[in-house]
Amino acid sequence: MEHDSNFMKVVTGDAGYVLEDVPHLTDYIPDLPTYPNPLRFNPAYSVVKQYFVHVDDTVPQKIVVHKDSPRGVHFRRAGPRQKVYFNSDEVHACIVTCGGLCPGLNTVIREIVCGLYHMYGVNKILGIDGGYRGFYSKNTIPLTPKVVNDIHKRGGTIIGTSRGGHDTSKIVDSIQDRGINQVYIIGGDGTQKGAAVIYEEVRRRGLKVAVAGIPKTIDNDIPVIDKSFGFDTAVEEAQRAINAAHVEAESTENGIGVVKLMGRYSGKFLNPLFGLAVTECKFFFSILRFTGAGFIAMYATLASRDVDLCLIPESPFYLEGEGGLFEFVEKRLKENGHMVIVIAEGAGQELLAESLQSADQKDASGNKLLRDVGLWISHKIKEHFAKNHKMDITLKYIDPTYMIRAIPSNASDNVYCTLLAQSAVHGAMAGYTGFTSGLVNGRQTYIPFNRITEKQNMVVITDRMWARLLSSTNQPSFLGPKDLAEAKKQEEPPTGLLDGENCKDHHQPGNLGKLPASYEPTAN
Ligand SMILES: Nc1ncnc2c1ncn2[C@@H]1O[C@H](COP(=O)(O)OP(=O)(O)O)[C@@H](O)[C@H]1O
Ligand SMILES: O=P(O)(O)OC[C@H]1O[C@](O)(COP(=O)(O)O)[C@@H](O)[C@@H]1O
Ligand SMILES: [Mg+2]
Repeated sequence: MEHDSNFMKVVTGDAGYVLEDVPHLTDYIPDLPTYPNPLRFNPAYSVVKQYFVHVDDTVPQKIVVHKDSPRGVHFRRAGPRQKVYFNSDEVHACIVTCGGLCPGLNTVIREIVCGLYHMYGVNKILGIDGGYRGFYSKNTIPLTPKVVNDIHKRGGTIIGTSRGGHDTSKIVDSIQDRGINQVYIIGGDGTQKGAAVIYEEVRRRGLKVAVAGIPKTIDNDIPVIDKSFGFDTAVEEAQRAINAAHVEAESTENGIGVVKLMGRYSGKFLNPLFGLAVTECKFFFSILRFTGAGFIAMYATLASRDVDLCLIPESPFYLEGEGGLFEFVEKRLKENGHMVIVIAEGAGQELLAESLQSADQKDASGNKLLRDVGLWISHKIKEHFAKNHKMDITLKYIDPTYMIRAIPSNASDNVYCTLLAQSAVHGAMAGYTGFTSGLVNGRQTYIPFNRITEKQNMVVITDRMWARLLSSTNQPSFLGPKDLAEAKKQEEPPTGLLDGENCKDHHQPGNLGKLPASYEPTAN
């Protein structure tokens, strides 16, 4: 059977039930021996009523449904299985972290090591030093429960991280040469794409190597999953910066506090809405619009109540003229005497491109480097008020971005990281591969890589969550009724299936990429 990144392993059932399953080692290595799960003797598990997950347990992607709507897409439920495909002594695991930092990385590392050791008796675990390139250019770091005992209290990643350096054949050579048979890959959208390619190469070579991803992204831009770990921590830490901006702003006459938060564009696409916004708003910028992930800015604003204006990449805005940003700032200052603006780093990049006209630059992973929108908007606001002699303003700009991602994770993220890590371990031990461990509607699941990598999560501005923010800040949406009608059309799900409230992923059955003519579920 042909396998490539478009390949989907799909099981269909009654009433429109679809299981988007994850690959299993037995898909390409027949007759693998199985072993009873050592957890059956573990006192923690043997008291649990149904301590092994039922082979047919799956989790629906959409939980808001109509009486007659099809049952829709499901993912395999994560957790320990009755049979495992690795003997404890045989396991040689490795862990790698890639991409930008995110609170909780160390917790995930700790829980993979402790989970493998305490639940499955595995003691050969290596840390790959400094991201993907560490597979072939650095020595490995031996990881034991003792080594990782306290690391969840520290920010960053004890095994290091990097961008770029993804050389598939060198990485898989290194996996093969070292005799590694379980690979745990922690990282964001780019990392999961890299993991998918590693899985494909491992499979092409017919190796008994389970490849498991754990999604990391402070920007919350990974689709399907409820949210990414570290996100709560980031939103909480952002409150400190917003508070400071508020204190500074309200202590002076016409004080403005500007806070830049992380949340970058996640690619480019031709947005019909943007075309419309151009006509409606009577100014011009490129018709190529950046998509974005303004989740931290949106949630930090909703949490704070001190924010007057939140700007995210998904929602275009403009500065001059009627209904523009300057007009709103002036109005708010007249009403309240001060204001706080939160801006996501990917917001307004097209406006900056227009005014700065600098060349596009990319980082080692191919991500577009952003210009500092916080500095830019601060400068523009100051310039506007100085030029027009309208008001004397005092503006303070705070950029807490690296402080937000370099801290250890909070309590709820620590719990989340533990579940993700343990789920990944159970999945790999059970012989699943080519999957990302993720929370879907509050349940731990295994999601095929291609569902994670095919698109990026973004704030849907026609969704109720953005409306809640607009009502909370009472800021303008910078869109006319025609723009909104167009945006609604654009976001309409292609089938009758309903999206949940904070809908973000419009993948539907019938849109599944390449499907095998018939699919037999794996026997395990
Ligand atoms: N399309 C891709 N195929 C293979 N590897 C990729 C791809 N995109 C990114 N990577 C690799 O994944 C790693 C992390 O990617 P990056 O975009 O920096 O961070 P993140 O995973 O957090 O999005 C890098 O080592 C990069 O080379
Ligand atoms: O300066 P760096 O390390 O390239 O990081 C900047 C980027 O990293 C992030 O914090 C996280 O991005 P990734 O999850 O894609 O690595 C972004 O919000 C930000 O744009
Ligand atoms: Mg990324």
